[in-house]
Amino acid sequence: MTVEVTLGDEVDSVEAVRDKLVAEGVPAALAAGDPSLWGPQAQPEATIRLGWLNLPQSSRELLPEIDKLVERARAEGLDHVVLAGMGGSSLAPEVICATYDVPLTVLDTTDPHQVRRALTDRLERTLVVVASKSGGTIETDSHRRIYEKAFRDAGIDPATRIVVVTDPGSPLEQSANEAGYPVVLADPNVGGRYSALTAFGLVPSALAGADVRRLLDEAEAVRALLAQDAGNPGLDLGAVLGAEALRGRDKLILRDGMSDITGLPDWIEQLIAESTGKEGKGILPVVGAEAAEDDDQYVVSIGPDGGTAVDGPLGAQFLVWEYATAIAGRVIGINPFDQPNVAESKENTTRILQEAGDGPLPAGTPLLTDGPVEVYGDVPGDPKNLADVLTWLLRAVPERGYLAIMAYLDREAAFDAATVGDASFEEMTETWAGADVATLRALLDYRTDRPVTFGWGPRFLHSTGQYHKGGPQNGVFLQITGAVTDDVEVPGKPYTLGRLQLAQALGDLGALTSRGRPAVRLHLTDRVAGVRHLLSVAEEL
Ligand SMILES: O=P(O)(O)OC[C@H]1O[C@H](O)[C@H](O)[C@@H](O)[C@@H]1O
Repeated sequence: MTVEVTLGDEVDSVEAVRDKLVAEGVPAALAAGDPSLWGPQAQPEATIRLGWLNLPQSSRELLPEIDKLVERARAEGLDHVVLAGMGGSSLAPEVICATYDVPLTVLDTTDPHQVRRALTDRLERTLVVVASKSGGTIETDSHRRIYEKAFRDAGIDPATRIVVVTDPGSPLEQSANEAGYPVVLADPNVGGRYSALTAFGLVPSALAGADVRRLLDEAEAVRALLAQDAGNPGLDLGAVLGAEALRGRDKLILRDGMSDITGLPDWIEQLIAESTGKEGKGILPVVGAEAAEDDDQYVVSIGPDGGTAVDGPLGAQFLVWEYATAIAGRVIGINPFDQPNVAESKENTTRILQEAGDGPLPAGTPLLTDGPVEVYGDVPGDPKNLADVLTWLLRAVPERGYLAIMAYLDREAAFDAATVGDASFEEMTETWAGADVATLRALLDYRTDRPVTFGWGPRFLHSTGQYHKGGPQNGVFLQITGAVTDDVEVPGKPYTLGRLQLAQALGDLGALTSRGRPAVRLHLTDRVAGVRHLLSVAEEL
C-alpha cells in the first residue's frame, strides 16, 4: 500500500502550482536528485543533502549490522532501550516505536528529573543508543557522560551497553572507537530531519523491536511514484503546502485522521518548521489544535479521514513528507536543507554558562510572584497577577501571528499524578491532563483565534526553534521553567543538567527578545503546585 493524498477545498490554487512544477520538470528532477532546484545559493548544501531519496534501497546495506546488534542485545537480556538524541536523531524512532507498539525511552531533554527517571529504570537491563549526526550536540554528549558513569558505578562496562550512531568522521565516532563502543555510521548525505530511514531511524527502532525492513519496503513502494507528473503523492502534498503558503495560509494544523500511525505530527513539525522557517518566511506546523480558526490556517490529516488527508503506511509517509517539504521549499523560495538560526540560541547558552562561571545564572528578578509562579520579563500595563500576564500575552499576538508555549520541564511528570489508586481510565486521563503543563496549550487556544503551539524545551530548539527565530516575526513566546530539587551532575563538565537547562531557556529567551518579540518566562518554584496553579488561572481567564 502506498500513500494517497486527498485534496479538500484547496483544489484550484493547488492545481496551478502543481501544473507549474510539472511544466518545469521538477518531479522527475527531484526524484533524480538534482541539487539546482532551490537556486544557486542553496546548491552547495543541496548537493550533499539529497541522499534520503535513495534510502529505501541504500539503507538495506545496514540490515546485517543492525541484525547483529539486535541479536547481541537479546542474548544479553537488554530489553530497556534508551535513545539519547535530539531533533532528527530521535523524532523518527519515537514515532516508529509508538506505531509498532514497542517500548523506547527517548532522552531529548536536559530536565534532571526526567533524566533521573530514565537512569533509575532497569539500569542492569538498559542499552543506550547515543545518536548524533554532528557528534557535538551538548544534550546528547551530556547523556553519554551520565550513562557512562552510571554503568561504571553499577559495575557494568559501558562498552557492553552503549551503541553509537553518528556520521563518518564526527568527534563522536572517534571517541566511541576509543571507548570500544559499536558504531553504526549513517549516510552523511542526509540532513538530520530527513534521516528517518537512515541508521538514525533504523538502529534504535530495531533494537526496541520494530520491524525496520517493513518500513523500508513501504518507502520503496512509493519511491517509483515520486518521479511521476501525475499520481505523485509527494508532488500533490508539496503543491498543497507551497500553494497554501503563497496565498497566505501558512499555519498548517496537523491532525490524526483515524490512522494507525502514532505521533507522526511531531516528526512532521520538525521537518517543516526547520526546513521552511527562515528568511522571514515559512510554514508553521501546529500540533494538537482541533480545527483551523482563521483564514491563515488549514488542516491536513494523517489517515483516511479528513478534507485534505495523507493516508498510507509509516515508511511511505516519511518519504512523501520529505519530498513534499523539498517541493514546498522551492515554491516558497527558501533552501529546505539548512537551519541558519538554530546555532544562535546554542551560542547564547554556551556564553551564559561561561560568563557565569561558578556563580548564579543571569535569571533576573521577578516582575511579580503569584503563588508558586514567578513571572520574568517586560509586561506593560502594571500587571498584578498571573491572569493579567496571560491576558496580555494573548492580546499581544498580532494578526497572522501565533503564541508559542515552551516548557523546560519533565514531560513524564504528569504520569506520576495519574497512577494513584485504582481509578478508571477516564479518571486517570483527567487527573493526568490536570497535572500536565501541556494542557495549557488547549486552555489558551480556547481563548484566541490565533494558533497556539506547545514544545518541550530543549527538544523544540531543534525543531520549531528555527521557525521562531528565522520565520515570520509575529510570534509571542511563553517560556516555563521549574525549580530543580534533584539535580544531575554532568561528569567532566562544570555544569549540572539543571544549570544547562536554565541556561538553554535563558539563551533562547535572549535570541527571541533581541528580535523585539514579546516573551515572558514563568518559573515554577514548586513544579506540581505551579502547574496546577497555572492551569487553574488559564481556565478562569
Ligand atoms: O544529530 P545531531 O547532530 O546531534 O543534531 C540534532 C539536531 O540538532 C540541530 O539543532 C539541528 O537543527 C537539528 O536538525 C538536528 O536534528
